Amino acid sequence: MFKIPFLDLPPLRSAAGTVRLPGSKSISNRVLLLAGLSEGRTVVHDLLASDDTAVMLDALRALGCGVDVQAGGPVVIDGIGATVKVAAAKLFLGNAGTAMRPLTAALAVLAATQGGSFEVSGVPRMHERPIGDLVDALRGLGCAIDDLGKPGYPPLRLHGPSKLRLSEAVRVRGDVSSQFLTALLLALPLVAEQDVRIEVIGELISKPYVEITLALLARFGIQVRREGWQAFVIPAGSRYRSPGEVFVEGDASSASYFVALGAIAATGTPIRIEGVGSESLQGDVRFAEAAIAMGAAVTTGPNWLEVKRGQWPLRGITLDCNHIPDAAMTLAVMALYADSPSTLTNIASWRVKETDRIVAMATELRKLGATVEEGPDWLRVEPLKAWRAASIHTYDDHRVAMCFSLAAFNGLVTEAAVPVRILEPYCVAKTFPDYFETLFGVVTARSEEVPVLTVDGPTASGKGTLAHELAESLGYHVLDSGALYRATGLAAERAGVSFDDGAALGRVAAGLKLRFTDYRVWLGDEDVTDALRWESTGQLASRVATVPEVREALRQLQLDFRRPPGLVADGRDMGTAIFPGAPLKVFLTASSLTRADRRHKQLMAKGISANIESLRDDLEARDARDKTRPTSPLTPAQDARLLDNSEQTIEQSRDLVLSWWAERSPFKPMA
Ligand SMILES: O=C(O)C1=C[C@@H](OP(=O)(O)O)[C@@H](O)[C@H](O)C1
Ligand SMILES: C=C(OP(=O)(O)O)C(=O)O
Repeated sequence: MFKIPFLDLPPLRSAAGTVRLPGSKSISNRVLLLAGLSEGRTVVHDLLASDDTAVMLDALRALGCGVDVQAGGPVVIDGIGATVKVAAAKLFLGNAGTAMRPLTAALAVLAATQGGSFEVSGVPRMHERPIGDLVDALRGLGCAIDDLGKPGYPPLRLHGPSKLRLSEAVRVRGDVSSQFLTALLLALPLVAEQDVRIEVIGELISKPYVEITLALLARFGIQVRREGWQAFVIPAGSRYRSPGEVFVEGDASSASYFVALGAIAATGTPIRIEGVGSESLQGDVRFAEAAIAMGAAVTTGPNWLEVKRGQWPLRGITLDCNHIPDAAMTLAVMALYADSPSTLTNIASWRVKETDRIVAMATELRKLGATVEEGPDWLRVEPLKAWRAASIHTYDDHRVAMCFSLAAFNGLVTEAAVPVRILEPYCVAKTFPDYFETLFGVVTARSEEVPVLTVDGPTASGKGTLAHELAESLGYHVLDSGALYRATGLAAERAGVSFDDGAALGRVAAGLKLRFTDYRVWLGDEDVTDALRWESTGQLASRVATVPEVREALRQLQLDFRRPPGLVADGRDMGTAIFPGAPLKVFLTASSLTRADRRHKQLMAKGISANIESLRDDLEARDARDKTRPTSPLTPAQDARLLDNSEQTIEQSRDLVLSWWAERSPFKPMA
């Protein structure tokens, strides 16, 4: 996940490849609650790991359920059955509607029948998201609920015992959120000694989510009888029975970004999306129909979708989006690439979600230059030709962040392609923590449009540390070019390649599977960080570095590191030879005394004794050699900015370079 204040997306040009979706949020949180309320054990495979499921897991733990989250494996839940195990708890439910609404109902009826006191709260926005219709329905049933803040909104206290009037129908409004009906459907089996009837007042919205609820209730042994969308009856004697094992399908709302991606940018090979398909439980798979109406070419299997560009530009559409409220946001960004305006209707619920999504979408689309009209429950977006580089506010709304990433393809409809800045990109953690990493795995950009920041300088100047700090701040990849020579030497020796065979060494260099992450270097699946620093590896490196085939192969490899969203390249000739067009080149130096002192401390930390004076002499001799060597002498690029960090902390150097980077950015400073 990108835990940084902003993420700049360079102009993106094409997409191809396979995406494996994270688990469905709606299914994950329902399954967790149902498993928690069942007796016995449920093994949940492919559960979504995100903020919304984390708060549900925490709540289950606090209520006395057994929760075993196995790294990379299933999540095992030991349920409490319909029995209150912990009589008082305070549950923080973040901004997860799928936790807040169902837990409110379940704890209200459990407290009523068995006693207890439970408080539910969330982030400030959750305290602005309505829950009054559900509270009214529960109070009508006889539950005791205190408003701890503004009436009609969380936080709430649910307490008991109190007498439930189960012989009367429980009446609930369905036109603000379907989650209120879902919450009652999930809670009332806990107290159904007799048939319990739920009646829906007003037109129910977001109906497919109630279908998910009914299907999962059936999996846990509850057969709800229904009269269309008007009334639902939980049969007397209903009791949760764990199916033992549940597989969570991929998230269909998360799929929408990749369906759109295919429609916009997959001109050759399709984007293959694994985890949802024609047999999905989730209504949001019908987003594919909307995408087809806009021109996408979609093929489906039971558990996958493949999407390519069909008609281009896309076709504008007018669509009632009530059945796909979440995925419909993606259509608003696709509309920028259409041949005529698009109108999304019946989306009033957008106003009470993670943010007022009608306002958010209209505001941010306009920042890109789009003409947008908005009404109480609709949005009209015109195609965009003259795009502006915009900083997109995300309002702590994962879907705003994800759907605006698609704006980075503007270069497909305009000559003057612009980058897109996504503010607070980490808000995707609500449902898709690795969204941007997944996106970068299937998109390509023109190399020259991917930003590169070079950091060159002499040995022990701290350029490796600075490069990592910069890369971390910007969410960019990092290239430690020195490590490439060392890794080539290491790999060649391990493969038993003769150091006299230039062609073979070149092949080793060309085939290196090297990655730099979190200050570690990986060769294939092996962490070679320490091995690269061995003295013996250094000697191998200096031997391969003189081989022309190796230099050529590594040149290509270094260029290949220039991938979205951007690159910080550290070395000796990054700004002069490898990336001469880089928009910012830093030449980092420090006095020989400072560098000798740093090296001394490093060696001491490793328990190796050394003498500062002789270290300094060595460094000065090496500087002289580096500057005068015939191939790639160490000199600053003409347009490099010089930075002597002798008197600076690493944070100071980092912030200074970031301020230089900001000067050349097309984005205005953050407000
Ligand atoms: O029940 C669910 O899992 C959901 C229902 C929908 O909410 P509304 O019914 O409030 O539209 C949807 O927007 C939300 O993301 C998940
Ligand atoms: C509306 C959403 O979430 P919630 O489950 O919190 O309602 C959403 O994920 O788009």
